[in-house]
Amino acid sequence: MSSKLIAPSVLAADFANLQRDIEMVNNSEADWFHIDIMDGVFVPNISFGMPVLQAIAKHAKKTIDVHLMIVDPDRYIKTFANLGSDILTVHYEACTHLHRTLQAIKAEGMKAGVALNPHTNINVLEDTINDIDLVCIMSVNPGFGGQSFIENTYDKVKKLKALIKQKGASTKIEIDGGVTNKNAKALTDAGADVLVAGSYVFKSDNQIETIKGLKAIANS
Ligand SMILES: O=C(CO)[C@H](O)[C@H](O)COP(=O)(O)O
Repeated sequence: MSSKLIAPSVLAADFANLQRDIEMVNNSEADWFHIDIMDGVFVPNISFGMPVLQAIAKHAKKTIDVHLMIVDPDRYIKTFANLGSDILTVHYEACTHLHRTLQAIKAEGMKAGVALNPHTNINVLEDTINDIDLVCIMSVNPGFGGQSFIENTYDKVKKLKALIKQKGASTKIEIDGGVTNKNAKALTDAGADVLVAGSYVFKSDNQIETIKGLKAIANS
């Protein structure tokens, strides 16, 4: 069984000390950087944009996993590839032609991800799952860090895992929102491969140890 991955969400970092926090992730057991881009339209918040991602990418030594919470993401696929994104995740709810969007992401040399809001059923991915490298199941409503984990996420993970198996796909399952040491094991037991953790990591007193502990629990 492949190792479960931890992706600290930079949304919860100290933006006045961003380089310090990026170096912390570089020096930790974390696997990916999770970067949330919000446009104030698809979600009721604006996070940060291209110049900040460019600054992060300059220092990041691990996979850069970009989560676009924006309308009409096709407009920016090339831009995010040029900025150094390794994985580009778009929202199912924000795409009119999801299959075309996935092809466009791959054509730029990135892995293609699809995020699902809490209200969106796994079934909507039945016809595209073999084209998707990563499904990001939102375990909070997107837009803000620090929210409470939605409990029916476990059922969604199991349902998605079954779909991936049934279709013979190699898609990874990522969970985003409210992840802590309390739910990590149940999530990976249900089939999650990647745990995004923002507040739990960056608001802790010893971030390196928190990441190490979360990774150990996820892989226990
Ligand atoms: O996508 C997000 C918000 O839309 C964040 O990545 C997510 O909320 C992680 O933050 P936290 O671990 O604090 O819940």
